[in-house]
Amino acid sequence: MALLEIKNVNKTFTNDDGSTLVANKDISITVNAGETYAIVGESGSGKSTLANLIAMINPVDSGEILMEGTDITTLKGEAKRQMRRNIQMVFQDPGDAFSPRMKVKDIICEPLLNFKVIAKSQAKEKAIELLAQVGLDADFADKYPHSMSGGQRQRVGIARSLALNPKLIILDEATSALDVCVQQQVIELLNQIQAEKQITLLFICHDIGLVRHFAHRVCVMQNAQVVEVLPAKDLVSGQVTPYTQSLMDAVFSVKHAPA
Ligand SMILES: Nc1ncnc2c1ncn2[C@@H]1O[C@H](COP(=O)(O)OP(=O)(O)OP(=O)(O)O)[C@@H](O)[C@H]1O
Repeated sequence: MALLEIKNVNKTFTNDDGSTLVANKDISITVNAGETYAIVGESGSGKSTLANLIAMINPVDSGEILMEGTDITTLKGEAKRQMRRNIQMVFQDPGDAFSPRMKVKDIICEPLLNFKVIAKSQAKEKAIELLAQVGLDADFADKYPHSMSGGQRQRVGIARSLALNPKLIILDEATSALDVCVQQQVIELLNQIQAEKQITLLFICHDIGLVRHFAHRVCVMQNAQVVEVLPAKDLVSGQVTPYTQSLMDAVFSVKHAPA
């Protein structure tokens, strides 16, 4: 069943000099409930622009974004605020996204407090419960983000995104800043969370080699447009479009580069 239907979405930016740049051109994709859906493509292909439209951070120029049938592009006021509960985002470097003066328990519980789901007095207990879901022990609740590793901070970002029990989590290059081992651990965690909670994951990533191992389907973008959508298992050398093949070859050439 479709959770998210994106229909003919367009987004153009106007630069300071008045010139325009088409970042998303006539994008139409469908993401199923409970699916891990990856969006890949070279830098500048429009992935983050699309993520920000879905997360209601930026408005579309035209087109529809249906979340369980509701067009979120037309929502306003309280209806828009309530829809935000269902769509959470995890960014590349949570160190930048978190306030350095907030303790982990406050960072994780901020969405719950904003929506008045819990009282301030319940924050620590709830934070500890969410920390456990991402494999961090209770001691982390009173730490500050700067005293944690990148992988630990990203787990805190994921815990925060889980707090409101969203239907969709958008991860924009969420593992790109992590080293390969930590990246693998975070992806295993995401797989586990998804299996347990049936959350839909939209995984924005430039690394096609990474997503082919854990996404169900992959949407390939180039120059603001969708080139193809295919099951990750069909990312087989020689059986994809030339552009997708070039993304796959770029991964392989780096892996086999001489020391
Ligand atoms: N606020 C903005 N104003 C003007 N141009 C923008 C803005 N945001 C993005 N762009 C441009 O839109 C195009 C698509 O950018 P976007 O960030 O969506 O690409 P991306 O595929 O996510 O790239 P990357 O993998 O490098 O993050 C780029 O040419 C970018 O410079």
